[in-house]
Amino acid sequence: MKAKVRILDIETGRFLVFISEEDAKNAKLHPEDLIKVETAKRTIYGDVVISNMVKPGEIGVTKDILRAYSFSDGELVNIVPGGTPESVRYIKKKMNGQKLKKVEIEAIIKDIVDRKLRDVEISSFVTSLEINGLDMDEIAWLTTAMAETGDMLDIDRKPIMDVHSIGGVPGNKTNILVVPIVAAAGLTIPKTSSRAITSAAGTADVVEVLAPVTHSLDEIKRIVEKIGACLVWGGALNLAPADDLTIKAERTLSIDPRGLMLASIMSKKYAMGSQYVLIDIPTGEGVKVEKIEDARSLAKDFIELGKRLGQYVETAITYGGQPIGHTIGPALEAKEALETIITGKGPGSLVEKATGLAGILLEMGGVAPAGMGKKIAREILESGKAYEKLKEIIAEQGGDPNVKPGDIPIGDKTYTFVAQTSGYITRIDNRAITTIARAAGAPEDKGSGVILHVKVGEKVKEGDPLFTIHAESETRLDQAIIQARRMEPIRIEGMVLQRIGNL
Ligand SMILES: O=P(O)(O)OC[C@H]1O[C@H](OP(=O)(O)O)[C@H](O)[C@@H]1O
Ligand SMILES: Nc1ccnc(=O)[nH]1
Repeated sequence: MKAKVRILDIETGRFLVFISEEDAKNAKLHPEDLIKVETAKRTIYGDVVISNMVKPGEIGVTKDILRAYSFSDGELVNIVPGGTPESVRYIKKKMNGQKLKKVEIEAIIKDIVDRKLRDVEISSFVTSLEINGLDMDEIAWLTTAMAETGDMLDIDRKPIMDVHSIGGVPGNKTNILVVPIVAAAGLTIPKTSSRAITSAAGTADVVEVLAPVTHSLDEIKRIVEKIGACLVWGGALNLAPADDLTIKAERTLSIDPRGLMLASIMSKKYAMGSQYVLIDIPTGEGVKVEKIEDARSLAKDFIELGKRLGQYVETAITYGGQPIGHTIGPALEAKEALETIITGKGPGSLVEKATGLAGILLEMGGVAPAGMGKKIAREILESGKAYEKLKEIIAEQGGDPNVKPGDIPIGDKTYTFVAQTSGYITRIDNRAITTIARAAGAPEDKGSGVILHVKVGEKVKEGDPLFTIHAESETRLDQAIIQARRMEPIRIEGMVLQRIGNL
């Protein structure tokens, strides 16, 4: 059926095609059906929305579609029902616990990228991976399929280093320090990050407080070849484009299936042309990989996957038993990271982890002797060279290189929880802290989150402040307080843990 395109000032994060009731009836199209829109130059798929916002003979396309395909208003197109993609059958194979073939995985990823699979089918695919998993063959096929359906970057500065955390630990602002330290040592490190998946702030969300993170591949190539580094959002690029769509499903479900996580991370590293990759695997109570033996197994899989992709991978299993540093939430974390890189001093967990990871990368890149990397990394941090490099990154990405921690706006609606008893801090519940920070509005409300006034092992007296919730609205603050009261994220215990007698 022929139709004229009408551009709609609507943005939904999905590819929606609006069609009138009359045309829908004639074309036997129903809400949420897949529709194919064909022109001489391109074919796009979208989800049907039936609405008399458009007249018979017209289709309405949203701004999401326009960003990917430059339709012009009034352009004549041909529309046909999109039917059900073959890849839905492959998703059901995985739901049934069967191993997928390479071509079947490639079909699923291509249909995700072509928007032939809708949110419900993508969520089903992600859920099936959470339940039934992937073996190493499937993970490798998934990784290359995700990378090869997008663009690849060729940076003319070798060797190319990279670092990536599997995430899961609140306050993990570490790589905002690692990248400038490594680049200040003269190595090349084009860092891409995702936005929050299970946390209250992904690295891209935090960096965005300091500088734009949405850049084209050409722009990234220019920046990295000029200053040796970047800190950008992977989802803004056409790098492994299926990744951001599956991450959307993961974020909604707050899950990160093991096989998909391996492919999500390594597909982006592969697309960036990274040759030496360090993977941070936080382990401990309340993170994605709670047991050390599972962390070691995941480490081996990252190394094996790297070998299959021609990349040299090392892994660092890091402490994830409580949040990193004292802040959780984009602006609060940006503030803490900036304070630490300016002064060269900061929370032990943040400085130790950042210099430890950076030290490994310096040794991997051949600019530090074995065993000396962490010491050299700390010298780079304390000397101010890391800060100078971060300022270059911020400036090249379009931010204000002279931004100071005090310039960063944080939520002014606050509530502080205090100790109800004296004793020692024996536990800070990672998942509870993340839930509270997200209830307060993070990561979407950049100024929202949590400031921890205590860490595990510290002694407190009754009435001492434990943590402060920041929010940008009273409503969000109230929701966060309710969650905090329900979850009690911080446990205080005396040395007498339990008295047992007269059993
Ligand atoms: O903690 P959650 O949200 O599950 O994982 C997502 C975070 O983990 C990775 O961190 P980095 O970019 O290596 O610093 C991602 O890029 C993202 O920032
Ligand atoms: N699943 C993922 C976890 C962390 N980082 C990513 O890019 N993807």
